[in-house]
Amino acid sequence: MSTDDRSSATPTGATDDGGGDESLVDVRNLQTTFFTDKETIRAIDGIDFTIDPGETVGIVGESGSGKSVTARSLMGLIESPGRVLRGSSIRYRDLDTVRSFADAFSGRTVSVADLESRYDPVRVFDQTAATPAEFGYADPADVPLVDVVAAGYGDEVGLTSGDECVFVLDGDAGDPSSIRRGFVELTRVSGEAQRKMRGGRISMVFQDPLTSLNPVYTVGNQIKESLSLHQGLTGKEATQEAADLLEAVGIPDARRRVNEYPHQFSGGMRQRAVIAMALACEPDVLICDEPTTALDVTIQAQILDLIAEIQETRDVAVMFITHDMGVIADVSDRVNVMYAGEIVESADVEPLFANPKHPYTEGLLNSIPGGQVGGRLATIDGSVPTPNEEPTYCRFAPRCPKAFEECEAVHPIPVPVDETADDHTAACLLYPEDESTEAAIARHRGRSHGGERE
Ligand SMILES: Nc1ncnc2c1ncn2[C@@H]1O[C@H](COP(=O)(O)OP(=O)(O)OP(=O)(O)O)[C@@H](O)[C@H]1O
Ligand code: NI
Repeated sequence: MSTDDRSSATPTGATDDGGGDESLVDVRNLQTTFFTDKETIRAIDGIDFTIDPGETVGIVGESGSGKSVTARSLMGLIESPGRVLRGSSIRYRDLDTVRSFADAFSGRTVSVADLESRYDPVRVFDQTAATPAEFGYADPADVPLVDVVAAGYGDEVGLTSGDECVFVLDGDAGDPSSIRRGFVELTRVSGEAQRKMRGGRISMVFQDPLTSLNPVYTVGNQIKESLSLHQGLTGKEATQEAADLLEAVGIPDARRRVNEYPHQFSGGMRQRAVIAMALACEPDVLICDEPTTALDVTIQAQILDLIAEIQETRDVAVMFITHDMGVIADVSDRVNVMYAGEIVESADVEPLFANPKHPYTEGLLNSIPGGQVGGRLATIDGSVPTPNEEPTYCRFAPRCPKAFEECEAVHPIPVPVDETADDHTAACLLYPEDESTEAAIARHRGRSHGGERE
């Protein structure tokens, strides 16, 4: 424990948090790797995205593109031989959560301003595998200290101890009510802090409801367990709330059905019950990983409606994962298109569908059968390669109708599709499209997503 790092000194102004201040979740350079006997699979290879409060962020891509591993990384569910690598950061910015964590885990809370006097960027970048480029800077001295410590490199040079998971940017770490800016770093939560985040602030609905339901307990008892754990409700109060939740997710005759077992529910009703369980934690973020794939088409549409309704009435942010472009169009505010462990295009839903930029996105759109919701994605020729080596090229190039020579030699990074489009990025050498091909290629060549090396 790093109780020594807990200081009551007043910070001298907040360290720059690198923008995107209003996002609830801020994923930066996330790298999740599976070290199998056979190969090293870079399942998530340096992705960035954000989730704003109350919005629905879609993640779409073919099988094997890394959607579920992204969700599991956010939930802290990656198990050996997998690991979220150093250099990754997943920031959870809800201020109430930050304050309550600073209170509950004072020994794991650190004020970034207090580290400043001991921070020597040259030493960090000489003594660790970190590179300024992975943080988006050329000069080590420009990299914000908070980025370095949140990504875990502070531990390697003795700046932090490895226990800190709450970073205070503005306010007094020792006085939670004074905190005005900060975040919980999800790649560093463990133990009790992890249990409060996972299934608490962030909750997940899986493809198969039976993975979340225990066959030997009634549906009501499982919801009540969650209510007791996360809201401290017990007895009659909990029974009442469990029935109310089942009713809220559209289960008819909820007061009777709360006493039934999962096998007495139909597939669609089970998924509704799982959603009720997830809501029992009163989450700020609901992650849905293909929640309707196992259901028939009419039921699918009902569950999608339910998720949309929940999002509106309970002000929950949703991260929605599917391989189905039709569903993505229906549910998302913002869309991230994944391919072989990378986000290859990111935009608000309208521009993405009206004006797709990455050839992979175009391919996905062309293969929607009649644009109908629920239609399975017809495949683009070939399949997603296993990302088992460091990319020095475009992973989509072998399947890309627009590929040219340099695509085999330069790894594209997400860049604005044109000068005016900050919110629309594509990882493709064709962009920014208002630059000459040479200038665009130089931009991609010059930067890389670094991070921990095996
Ligand atoms: N436990 C594991 N061990 C080794 N490799 C894994 C493991 N889990 C996932 N992977 C690999 O990570 C990559 C991404 O898998 P992921 O399950 O995230 O894909 P997905 O986009 O969710 O696909 P689908 O649409 O089929 O669910 C794949 O190459 C997969 O083989
Ligand atoms: Ni998946």
